[in-house]
Amino acid sequence: MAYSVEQIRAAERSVLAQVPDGALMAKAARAVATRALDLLGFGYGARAVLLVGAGDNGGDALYAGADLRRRGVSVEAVLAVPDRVHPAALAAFRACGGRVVELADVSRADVIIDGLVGIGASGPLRDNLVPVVRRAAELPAPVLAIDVPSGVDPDTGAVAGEAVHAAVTVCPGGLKPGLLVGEGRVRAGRVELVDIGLGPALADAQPALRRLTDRDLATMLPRPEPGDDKYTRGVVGVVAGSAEYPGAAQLAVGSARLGGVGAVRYAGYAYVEVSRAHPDVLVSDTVALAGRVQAWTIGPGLGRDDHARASLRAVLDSDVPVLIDADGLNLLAEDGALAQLLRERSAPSVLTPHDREFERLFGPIGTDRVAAARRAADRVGAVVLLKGFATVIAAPSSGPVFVNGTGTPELATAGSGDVLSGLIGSLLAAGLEPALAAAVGAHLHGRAGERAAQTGPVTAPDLLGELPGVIAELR
Ligand SMILES: NC(=O)C1=CN([C@@H]2O[C@H](COP(=O)(O)OP(=O)(O)OC[C@H]3O[C@@H](n4cnc5c(N)ncnc54)[C@H](OP(=O)(O)O)[C@@H]3O)[C@@H](O)[C@H]2O)[C@@H](O)CC1
Ligand SMILES: Nc1ncnc2c1ncn2[C@@H]1O[C@H](COP(=O)(O)OP(=O)(O)O)[C@@H](O)[C@H]1O
Ligand SMILES: [K+]
Repeated sequence: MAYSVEQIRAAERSVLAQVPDGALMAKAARAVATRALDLLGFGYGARAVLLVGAGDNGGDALYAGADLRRRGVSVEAVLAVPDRVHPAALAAFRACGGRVVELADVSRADVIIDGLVGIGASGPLRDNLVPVVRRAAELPAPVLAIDVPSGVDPDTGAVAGEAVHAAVTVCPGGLKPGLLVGEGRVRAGRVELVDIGLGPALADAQPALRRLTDRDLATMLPRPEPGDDKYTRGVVGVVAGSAEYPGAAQLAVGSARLGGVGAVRYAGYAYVEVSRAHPDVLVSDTVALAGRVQAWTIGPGLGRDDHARASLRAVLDSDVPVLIDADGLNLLAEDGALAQLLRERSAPSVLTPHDREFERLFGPIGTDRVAAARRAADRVGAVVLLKGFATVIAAPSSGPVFVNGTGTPELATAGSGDVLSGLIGSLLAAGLEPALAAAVGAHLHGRAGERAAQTGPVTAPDLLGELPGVIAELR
């Protein structure tokens, strides 16, 4: 779960009223010092450099520096705004033998602690901090960011200008959305949440972003019950592939078979190839002849000819959940009547665009990917899954927003999205609520990518090979 800066501030206020002055900061600073020691691997003889800003983020850094001093680390602090420094933290740091140095005098560091700005940041990093961030980037030492890497917008993950590139971000109190999504996800490195006692105060807040865990999936993944037959488990229909792209059909059908349904029906021109690859699949060439399903996946490799258009119309006309991907999305972008059909649907729809498909349908994404997905979901009344390094899933009408926490850049490979769309269609047919089906599908897809990447470069068929193992492990 990630909470907005506003929510964190409110929780902080309510807890601060009940604990002694400085208690939260002390907990945060101790966690930073401990994590810095882990990174160093040793205390005596090591050198830490603190980048200290004007607010409490800088205060955290100085208190952590004092803690490190007590554990034998040599610590230097660069005061980026010398006339505005947390006074008590600076005094504590100096009392432990910490030294204040000029930026130009920093020559060696084994770890750099970024306390320039935290959740008090607004807008791009100001000019006075830019040289500090640049110098830090020149040093070979790993950077430990406190709360957020300075320069990353804590609420959106946007980076407009210079920003710290952290190896680890230690985040006291609650995760901020900007660490999980967009450029912020890249800049944050490994994110570690530190409990400083804000939990009870956040318990009633609606998280700004949810991220599923492996444990969540254990209870959500469909599994056959003793009384089930293949139809009660759900049947998914897949409309994908074409004479030009039969492989997309094989991939989408391949993953649809694994998402918990009892059967897959395929409707399209690649039925010979699909039958050959997956003999258990019931095939036909048109949606009308396919038979009854509990959800459709349409789009991968479909093409945009009249047959594709008619298939999309038929599927949108149905009263079951529909997942639309790839050429299905391109058809929606170029055909107003189909887009109108989508908006008028009463059964749920899920769209799974990558950036270019998204922008063709909805215009520029900008730097706030969560806001962009939310707006799009509201505009068409569908769940929108915006793919990427941190895939975002937004439900319409202020429903939940998920961010996916699994995966690897190795997933940026042809056909990878086809596997995702078949899988989510299958989860829809097996009865998962639409936003959850999308989030669960993205989580599984990411784990399959991670497993495949362990043994070499990843191709889309590898994902099909890994999915049964991933699912078995999780449920
Ligand atoms: N939440 C919690 O429970 C706890 C929070 N804790 C810690 O407190 C941190 C929040 O501290 P905070 O409120 O003092 O703000 P902080 O991030 O230090 O920045 C303020 C300074 O930055 C400046 N500034 C603003 N924008 C800027 C920009 N773009 N570029 C450059 N500068 C910019 C701004 O200038 P001003 O606008 O005032 O002129 C002001 O001087 C939080 O992240 C966590 O580390 C923990 O100690 C324990 C409990
Ligand atoms: N840099 C990346 N890091 C992690 N995952 C990525 C990255 N780039 C793409 N992906 C994932 O790979 C998949 C690619 O899908 P898509 O672009 O539709 O591929 P294709 O059209 O070739 O099937 C998506 O699930 C996306 O989230
Ligand atoms: K910081």
